[in-house]
Amino acid sequence: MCDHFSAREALLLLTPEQMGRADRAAMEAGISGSLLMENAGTAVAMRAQEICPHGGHVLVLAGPGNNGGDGLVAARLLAERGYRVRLALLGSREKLSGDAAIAASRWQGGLEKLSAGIDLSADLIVDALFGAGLGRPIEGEVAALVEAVNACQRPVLAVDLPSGIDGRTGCVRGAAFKAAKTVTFFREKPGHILLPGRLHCGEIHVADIGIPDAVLPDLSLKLWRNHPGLWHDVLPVPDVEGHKYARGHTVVVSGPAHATGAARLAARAALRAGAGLVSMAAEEDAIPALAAHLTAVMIKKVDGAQGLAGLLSDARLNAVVIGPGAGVGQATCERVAACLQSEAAVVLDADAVTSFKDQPARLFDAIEARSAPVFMTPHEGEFSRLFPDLAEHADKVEKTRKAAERAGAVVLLKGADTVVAAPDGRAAISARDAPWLATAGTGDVLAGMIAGLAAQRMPAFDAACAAVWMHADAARRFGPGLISEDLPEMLPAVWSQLAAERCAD
Ligand SMILES: NC(=O)C1=CN([C@@H]2O[C@H](COP(=O)(O)OP(=O)(O)OC[C@H]3O[C@@H](n4cnc5c(N)ncnc54)[C@H](OP(=O)(O)O)[C@@H]3O)[C@@H](O)[C@H]2O)[C@@H](O)CC1
Ligand SMILES: [K+]
Repeated sequence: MCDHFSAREALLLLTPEQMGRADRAAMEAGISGSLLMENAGTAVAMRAQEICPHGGHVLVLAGPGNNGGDGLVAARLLAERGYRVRLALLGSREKLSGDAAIAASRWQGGLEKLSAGIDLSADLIVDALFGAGLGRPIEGEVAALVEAVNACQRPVLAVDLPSGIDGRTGCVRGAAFKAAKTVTFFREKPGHILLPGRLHCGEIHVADIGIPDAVLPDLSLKLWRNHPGLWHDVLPVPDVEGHKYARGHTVVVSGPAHATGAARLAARAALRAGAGLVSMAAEEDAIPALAAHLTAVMIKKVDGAQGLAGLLSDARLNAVVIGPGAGVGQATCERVAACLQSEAAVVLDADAVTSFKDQPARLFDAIEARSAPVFMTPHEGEFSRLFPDLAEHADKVEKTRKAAERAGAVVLLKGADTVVAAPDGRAAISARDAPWLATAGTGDVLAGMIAGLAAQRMPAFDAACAAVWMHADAARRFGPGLISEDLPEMLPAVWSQLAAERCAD
């Protein structure tokens, strides 16, 4: 098995502010800023050579800070290696300071003044305008240049971040380059993964510029890219001698007779996620529809919230999903309360979240009173109903963290960049493009998968991250034409691959 600690460390994400602290810590450890910049520029030049034919024409757009300094180093190295390099600088050479001024002093070529009208005919454009230091929206002449570059169809190689992308939030500030490749340093930044930033980065390369990993512990980082390396070693693996009871028992609360399908999707997903047993808790009127469709999933008749509480008083039933098809209203609130009184892990999805829109404190108090984990899986609309004051927050990681802390639950804020946050501040961002997931019922499947993993006693934050990743992986494996019923059927292939990687570690 691989070194779990180092796998997790490799997936850490640093905000620009944390990256600045990492730079400073490296310098305090004796690595000069100038050497870091030289290494950064070397990495940029190497990627430029991959894109641009030898001897080709490279245009470097350099900004007034250290991002521009990286561009100056790359320009020098490319020129030394036989490329025809033009360099356009924003601001004056005299105003460059520190390491960037040193890099400029080593540049022997000419300097053009950067303007919206500069000649863009080049085989490659290197964007070294702004990186971690982007402090305000890009406007005026520079914004016009960004638009002209994006329209000119030449490949762009971004240094650290495509200029205009906020490294912390992934938001576009004014205007932003659309890069074919981005070279960043030491670790990825949240803005590389969050949308729309991810769509501006192209292929991302992380270069080692000599910052030692030893600087990481002092930064108290709690944000990762969601990837198997984060949770691989706590994925449940069936024991050769194990029996189904050892793999946990998930309960899915069914909707009424006319709305049982969503709960069935969740139930099948829980089974495929590995729960040893799955039961459907249903009111009498829903049982005929469920019985006509279910095979491995058992049906337990319950009568109202009290009946549900009675069923869940059996501690062997250790994970429960409520929300899919539940309906919005007081009856759902009562059933959620019954779930929360149990000792099971509880997944609150869809209507189970929305039903508390007028009384979120009631939900949070009930969660606070229990020790077993609670998961919430809102999309942006559901999130804004439960956390209206956080909804407009531009930083998706921060708002999910705040919601998780307030609710005392693991919150999954769904989207093409799903953020999972735990009440203790840990968070992970998913970067799996799976556009086929935008179809009815996929959220019900995700809720069931989380409960299936939680039933197997996977730690809560890891279970949520793993479910999100596996869900997207299943969608990508199926591809076009996917409907939600297909997702559970793809999970055996997802499991096989994860198991093979585990063996290979
Ligand atoms: N030693 C290190 O630390 C290492 C750092 N490295 C590299 O340094 C980069 C960070 O460098 P940085 O901190 O100098 O910031 P950077 O991104 O160059 O921008 C700041 C400048 O831009 C200006 N400016 C900002 N926004 C603007 C706007 N909208 N429109 C117009 N102007 C704007 C801002 O002006 P001001 O706000 O001061 O007026 C300031 O002059 C990092 O991304 C990486 O590439 C690597 O070499 C490794 C070692
Ligand atoms: K840049």
